[in-house]
Amino acid sequence: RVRTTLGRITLAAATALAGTATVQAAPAHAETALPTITDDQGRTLILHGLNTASSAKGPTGLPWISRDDVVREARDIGTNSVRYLIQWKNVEPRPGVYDDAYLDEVAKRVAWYGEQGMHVILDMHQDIYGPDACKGAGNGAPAWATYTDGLPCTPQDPWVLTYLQPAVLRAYDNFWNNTGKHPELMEHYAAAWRHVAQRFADDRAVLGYDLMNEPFGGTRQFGFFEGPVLAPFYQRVVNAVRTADRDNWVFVEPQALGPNEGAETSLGTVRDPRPGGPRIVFAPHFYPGGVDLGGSYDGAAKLLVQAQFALWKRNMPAAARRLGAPIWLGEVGGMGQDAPGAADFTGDWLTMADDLTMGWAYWSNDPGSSGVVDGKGNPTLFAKTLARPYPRAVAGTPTRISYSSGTLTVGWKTRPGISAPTELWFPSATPPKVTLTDKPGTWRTQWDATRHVLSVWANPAEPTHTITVH
Ligand SMILES: CN(C)c1ccc(C(=O)NC[C@H]2N[C@H](CO)[C@@H](O)[C@@H]2O)cc1
Repeated sequence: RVRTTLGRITLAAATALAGTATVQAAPAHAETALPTITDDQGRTLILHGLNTASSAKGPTGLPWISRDDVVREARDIGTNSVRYLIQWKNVEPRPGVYDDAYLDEVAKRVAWYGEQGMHVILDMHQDIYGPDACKGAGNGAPAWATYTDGLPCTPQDPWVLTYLQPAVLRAYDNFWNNTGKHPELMEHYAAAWRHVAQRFADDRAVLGYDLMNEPFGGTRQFGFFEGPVLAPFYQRVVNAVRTADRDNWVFVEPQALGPNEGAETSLGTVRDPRPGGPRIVFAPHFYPGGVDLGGSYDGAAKLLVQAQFALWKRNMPAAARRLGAPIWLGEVGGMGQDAPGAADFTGDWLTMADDLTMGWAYWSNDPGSSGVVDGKGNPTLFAKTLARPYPRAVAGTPTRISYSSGTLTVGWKTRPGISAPTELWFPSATPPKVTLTDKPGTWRTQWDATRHVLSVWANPAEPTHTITVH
């Protein structure tokens, strides 16, 4: 385990140095807040959700869940969003032929989240390119788009090392047209996203599209991939999506190798052609020190992971600022509930997200030791730790989110023109006690005991607000 962890970190550190990453002085604390993801009432959304689900990587491209599971999740964990995995192999089973029956099944499950008022981010998921790159080890791409050129491949343990198998490297090199032999594959991918966007553009439950999970550049990495290949690819996909859907948000990820552990990304700017301002979100993942590969958060491993916390907190907001985009943590977690330090690690990344006023999607919503229910349907450690009070929607620009010893503190700057309230979620049905810095008599609250939501209408004449709730 330590070997894996060290291997991962060494690999990440080595690649970080090999890429454009240079260790710069931590930037001065930024004066201006990052842009935020907003709802159709102009409020900032703080998205708390689950990745649903790894089980969608299989032949059906659909996750294990039922409608009741979504009702239970909304009630017990208070999530207001979901990173919902879909598969290119199911969207486009043959070149240019789309499976609308699959998208109907996706839409049915999207509706389960919409009934709970939850926001759905559709994630075109892939790992190790696709099932046909290395004997079923991967997921994502359809067989017809998988060109390994007959190179060998043996699935590896830990699974992440399979990325380095010759057949997998070649499949990616052909997709990115690094070989110059398959310019059509990225075009197909963009057209598939246009088709998905056409289907969900008017679905009120869908907030946006996560264009590719954990991109991998094949034999091109970091500065040779993210700037010259990945950003232009994202631009092509954004342009295609915008011909079908002008308003949903588009989520773009840096490459996984390196940034997942906090290394700098050189992802270039992606422009949004929509009128009315960009709706592009920078969506990195955080997997320090092999915690999702059986690693622990104690002893020497904890020191390594804490070093990667510091790197991530510096490098990812800086990248979002450079891109002029909001930031959202698309994957974090993956640690078994019995791993040493699992509760501390969960508390620390939740605090990091709050400190950055950033939303997140936990990996993952699959029954098991790193899920929110175990294999027997019992709530795990994560069901409890993730279900903590938070602001779901803020009627302005958040300046502070912190939760400690049962007290939630939220600060925000008034954003003119918002009449909808700031909404705070609590795990308990008991109405919380509230103090607000606004002048008494100029603000009001309402408690929804069914949804466990406190709505706060602050005084729009006051420029800033801080609420304390417990
Ligand atoms: C070498 N490369 C390209 C690489 C390394 C490590 C991961 C990874 O652990 N990812 C973390 C989690 N993300 C996926 C789903 O997106 C999960 O299966 C992983 O646990 C990915 C790629």
